[in-house]
Amino acid sequence: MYKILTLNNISVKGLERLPRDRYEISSEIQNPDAVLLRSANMHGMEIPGTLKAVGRAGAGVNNIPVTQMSERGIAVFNAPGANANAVKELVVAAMFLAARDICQAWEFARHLKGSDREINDLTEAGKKRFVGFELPGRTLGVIGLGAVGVLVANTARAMGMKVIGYDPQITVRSAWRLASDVQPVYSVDELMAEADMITFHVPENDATRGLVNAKRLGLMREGVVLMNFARSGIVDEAAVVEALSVGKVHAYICDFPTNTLKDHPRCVTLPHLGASTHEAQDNCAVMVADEVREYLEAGNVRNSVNLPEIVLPRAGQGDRLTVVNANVPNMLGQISTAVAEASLNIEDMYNKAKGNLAYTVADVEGKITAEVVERIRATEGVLAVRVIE
Ligand SMILES: NC(=O)C1=CN([C@@H]2O[C@H](COP(=O)(O)OP(=O)(O)OC[C@H]3O[C@@H](n4cnc5c(N)ncnc54)[C@H](O)[C@@H]3O)[C@@H](O)[C@H]2O)C=CC1
Ligand SMILES: O=C(O)CCC(=O)C(=O)O
Repeated sequence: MYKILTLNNISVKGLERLPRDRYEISSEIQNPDAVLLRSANMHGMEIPGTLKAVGRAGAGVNNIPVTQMSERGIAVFNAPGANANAVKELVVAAMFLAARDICQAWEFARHLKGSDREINDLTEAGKKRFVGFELPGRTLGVIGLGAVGVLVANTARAMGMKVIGYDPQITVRSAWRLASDVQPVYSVDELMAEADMITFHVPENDATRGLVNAKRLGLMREGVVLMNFARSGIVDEAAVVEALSVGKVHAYICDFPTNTLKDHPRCVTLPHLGASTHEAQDNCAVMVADEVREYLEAGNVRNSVNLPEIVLPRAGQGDRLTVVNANVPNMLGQISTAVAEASLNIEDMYNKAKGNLAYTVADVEGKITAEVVERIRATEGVLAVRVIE
C-alpha cells in the first residue's frame, strides 16, 4: 500500500487516479511515500525518511525545497501547462480591469447615495473620472514565454495589440506555439521601455527576484500598466507603490495581496486566483497524480523538475532497479558492477542526467536481493535506491 500525504485540497478527479486498494491518502498520514500539494509551503518542513516523490499540482515549485529534495534523491514533479489557460483568462481580465478602471469605477458606484434620480446625476457627473483606453494598437510586453506567457501573448495579438516578448530560454515547443507576429526583444530593459502594459510569467528564483525595481520602473513609459500573476517576489512592492503614487504606473494588478499593496487605490490584488478554476484544478491534479503513480509503481519519470525524463517499457518478468545518484563519473559502472557480481543479467537499462542528479532504471532477470540494494545504497554519491517487483 502506498501512502500519500496531501498538504492542500487536491481535486477529487486527481485523487481518483490513485486506486484505494493500492493508495492510502490523507492530510495526516505518517511515513508517506509521496506528498501532493498546491501552494503549501514545504520550506522548513521535516522531510519524512520514507518520502520518494513530491507532486505539485501546479506550475511553480518555489514553495518546495527542491535542492533539499534532490540531496535526498526525492523526485519533484509538477503539472506544466495544466493551469495555463486559467491564468491567461485572468490576465486578460486584468488588462480590461486596468484599461477601464473597472474596480475603481465599481467602488465609486457602490458608494453612491440618494434617490435613483440623484444617483443618476452623480453617475453622469462622476463618470469622467473613469475614462479609459482601448487595447488594439497598444503594446503588451510579456516576460516569460512559457505555457502561460505564450497563451497571453497570442490572445493579446488576437485582440489587436502589438506584442513584444522576452524569454532567453524559450523552448522549441513554446516557440512553435507562439504567434509568429509576436516580436522578440533581447533584454528586460528594452521590453520595459517599449510596452504600455507589461505582464510577467516567469518562475520566482534568484534571477527573477526583484525583476521590477525602482531603476527599471524609471525606464518604463508614463502610465504603464503592470500585471503580475507569477509570484510576488519578482516585484519590489515599495518601488511600485511609489511609482503608482506619482502616476508613473497607471495600475498594478496582481495575484498576491500584501499590506503594502492591498489598500492602494491604483492597485488591484486578487487572492492568488490564477489557477482557481475547476478545470485547472482537475487538470493539475490528474496530471500530477498520474506522474507520481507512474514513478512509484514503475519508476518512470515524466515532468520532474529535478530528475531527467525517463520512460522505459518494462522488459521481462524480473525486478526493476531504480537509482537516483549524484551526476558524477563512474556511478553507472559501480551500479552495474554490483548487479553483475550478484549474477544478475540486465535486460534493459536507461541512464540519464539532469543538473546535479542522474537517474538509472534497470530491468534485470530475476530478483534483486537486499544485499545488492545495500551495496548500491552504500556507494558514495547514491541518494536513493528502489526495487520495483
Ligand atoms: N497565479 C497563479 O495561480 C499561477 C502562477 N504561476 C506562476 O507563473 C509562472 C510561469 O508559469 P508557466 O508559464 O506555467 O511556466 P513555464 O515554466 O511554462 O514558463 C516559464 C517561462 O519563463 C521563462 N524564464 C525563466 N526565467 C526567465 C527570465 N529570467 N527572463 C525571462 N524568461 C524567463 C522560461 O524560459 C519559461 O519559458 C510559474 O512559475 C508560477 O510561478 C503559474 C500558474 C498559476
Ligand atoms: O494551486 C494554486 O492555486 C496556485 C497555482 C500556482 O501558483 C502555480 O501553479 O504556480
